[in-house]
Amino acid sequence: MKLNVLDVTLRDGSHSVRHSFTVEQVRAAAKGLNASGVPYFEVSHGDGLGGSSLQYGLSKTDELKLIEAAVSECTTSQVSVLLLPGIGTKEDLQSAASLGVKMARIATHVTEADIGAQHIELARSLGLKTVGFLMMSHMAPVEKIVEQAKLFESYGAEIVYVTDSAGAMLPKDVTERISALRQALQCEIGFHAHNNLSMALANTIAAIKAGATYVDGSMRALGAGAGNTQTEVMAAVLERLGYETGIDLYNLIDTANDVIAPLMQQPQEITGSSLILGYAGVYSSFLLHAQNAAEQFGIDERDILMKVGEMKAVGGQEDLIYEVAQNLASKREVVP
Ligand SMILES: C[C@H](O)CC(=O)C(=O)O
Ligand SMILES: [Mn+2]
Repeated sequence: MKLNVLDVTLRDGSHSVRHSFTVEQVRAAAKGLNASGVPYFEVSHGDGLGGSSLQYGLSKTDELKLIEAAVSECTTSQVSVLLLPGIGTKEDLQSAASLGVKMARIATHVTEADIGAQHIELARSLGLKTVGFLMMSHMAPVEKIVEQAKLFESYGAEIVYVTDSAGAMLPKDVTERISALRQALQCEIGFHAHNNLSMALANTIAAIKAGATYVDGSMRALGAGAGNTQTEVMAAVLERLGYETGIDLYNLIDTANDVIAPLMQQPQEITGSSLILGYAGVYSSFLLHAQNAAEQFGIDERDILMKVGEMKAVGGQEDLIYEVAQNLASKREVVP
């Protein structure tokens, strides 16, 4: 059976390197991904097109320059962009499409698919392969996910993703969600994992067994929180399981070793704090913000993440992290 691997190193990995990718780094990674036969890979700010801002982190290099460099290296791979309505605009999507991007993934919180309608319609009208990406999917019961995925499909999405943004799911959670979507939808289904509970590859396999045909990964697992399913490991395991990915494993390992490993700012490991992301169900890209806030207010970053998890904060509420840290600090001061 044929599976479509989508590498997110040059987008989700952007969180992990504080949005510091350069044209040279992107060009080298894109060249390697293309030579390895990875069918799709994503390039944009970690929070999608238009994400460069004080709220989400400023990009070192304009993402359109990164996208242009990536597209220029592709002979067979196709470049995807992520767009969160409210962060990225229709104009951002049009600019990316004019550079030769072939896929758009429109991402909303799992209960807010309706805010993606216009962007999905635009992506289709631009001739892009169009994906609806349901973030923080662990927060909604199966029926809600089915309802929201059907909305995406009705707007024209050709693939709907279950996205474990917090790395909080266990294989049974993935199986339940993907199986229900497989029964309810006509379109293809994808899965995007984070490794905060060390479940990323197991969850990805559960998703495939339940009917997902698109699966995400990142080289060296470079991504928000504890990172994603590691693309080169996934390629090897999928081949061993008898799936066809069309990926040249040695070429991909070389790209991970020679291009990605040298640019990593810290090892992509499950630290105490990234474990708490998964345990408390917190958006993975909150990790570096929590670290900044912890340092600023002298608070344990795990306490901030636990509180943010209790509050069921969702993507876009990064400023809440600083409020929580400030609150914890003020309480600590009054306790003798
Ligand atoms: C904007 C987020 O980083 C998208 C994503 O990769 C996720 O929710 O996971
Ligand atoms: Mn992610």
